[in-house]
Amino acid sequence: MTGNTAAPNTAATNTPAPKTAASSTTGPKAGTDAIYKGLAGVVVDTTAISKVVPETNTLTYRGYPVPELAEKCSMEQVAYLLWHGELPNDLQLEQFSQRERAARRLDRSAQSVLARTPETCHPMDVVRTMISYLGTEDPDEDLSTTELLLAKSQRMFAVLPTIVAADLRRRRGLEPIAPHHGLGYAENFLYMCFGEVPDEVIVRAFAKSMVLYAEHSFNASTFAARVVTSTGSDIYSAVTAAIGALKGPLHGGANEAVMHDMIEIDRPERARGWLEEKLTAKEKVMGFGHRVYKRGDSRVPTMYQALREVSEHLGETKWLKIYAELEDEMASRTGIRPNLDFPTGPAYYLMGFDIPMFTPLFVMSRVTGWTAHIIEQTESNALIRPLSAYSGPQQRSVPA
Ligand SMILES: CC(=O)SCCNC(=O)CCNC(=O)[C@H](O)C(C)(C)COP(=O)(O)OP(=O)(O)OC[C@H]1O[C@@H](n2cnc3c(N)ncnc32)[C@H](O)[C@@H]1OP(=O)(O)O
Ligand SMILES: O=C([O-])CC(=O)C(=O)O
Repeated sequence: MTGNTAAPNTAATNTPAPKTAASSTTGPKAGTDAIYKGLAGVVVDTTAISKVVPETNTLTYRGYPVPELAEKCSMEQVAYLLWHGELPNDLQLEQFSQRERAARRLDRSAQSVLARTPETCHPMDVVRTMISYLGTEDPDEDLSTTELLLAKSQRMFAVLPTIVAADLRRRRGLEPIAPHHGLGYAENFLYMCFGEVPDEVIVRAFAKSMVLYAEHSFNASTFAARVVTSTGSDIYSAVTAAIGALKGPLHGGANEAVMHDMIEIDRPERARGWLEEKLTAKEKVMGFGHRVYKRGDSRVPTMYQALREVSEHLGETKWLKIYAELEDEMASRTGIRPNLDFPTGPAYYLMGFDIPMFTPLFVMSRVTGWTAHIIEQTESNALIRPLSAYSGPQQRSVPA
């Protein structure tokens, strides 16, 4: 199935009643005048990569339940699964890991581009710029066989941690640390950030967050990547667009906003009053709500458990208490549940990351899902180009 049908797809479950175009004379042709603002409830295409079932609170990658993957698999295994459709056997994992480790280094020209990005800009602007720059270095930029797309995907996956860690360190006035080829993906990244591999509890919690963030069907950033891919553009352009979409606070940027809010609240006993003020002012509470899940995000229990383990390990339970107060009060006042960004915000903070680095951590993981979708879109492409209902002035003449 492709997304180029004239009328909205009616295969969607829970499809909301469409709005209709304001004027039948200026609006679109009969049969095309339904408006699904924000594409809410619209099924645009099929995907074999992941399945979100809000009714049962289930999320699977290629058929595997994500909480199980987060418990039992490394990020390398999950990346392989998303790209190849199957978990790797021992030999495949060994070969995949070797290629990942070999591609971690940032070459000198890329290092100098990174160094020239202003430290005053948001770190998401740095990763966006760096992915765009990597495209300029790739002689096969415009070639899109599945084999080449997989190689480019793996390159971005391998090098993004090096970029994010170098950016984190320079903002702290520290020299970058070169990748450690003896360490796996999660350990190596934490080592490049902090100069040592932290305790096992921290490594496990971080690795789980990477698995949980990796993929989530047609979310806004993945859809942005698919739109760019659908025009026949290159993978770096598509990932650059996806990074731009993820930056927004209604999407990936929420994990940073959550931590800013928790710091503002500061004490658990202030949380309920703070929330009341937000709701009275009709402001969105960051880290709550979801376009698809209406009864809670399937990934939250796993990430909450990781947050809990990190909090108890470090003996710092203040954020956990603020979390509980907000979750409880929000549920009783609105029925709206936390999304994945709610537990990851304080978890990343406790792990020692600076708040503006939180969404780049999301990029490091989601690049696997984005590129799996870019490959899927390329293999079964249809230009993504919806219709609009015109609502401007009637046709008129330019004054003489
Ligand atoms: C990894 C991720 O990207 S997960 C999402 C991260 N984003 C956030 O946490 C930002 C905060 N949340 C939100 O803004 C929203 O819940 C979204 C954008 C994620 C989903 O929104 P939508 O599906 O478009 O639902 P919409 O925003 O229309 O909300 C429906 C109703 O619930 C309310 N609502 C939804 N989320 C929230 C929230 N976080 N705080 C307060 N009210 C909320 C809306 O105000 C709206 O109420 P109304 O019908 O009285 O106007
Ligand atoms: O699915 C969405 O709309 C947002 C989300 O949770 C994600 O991208 O992980």
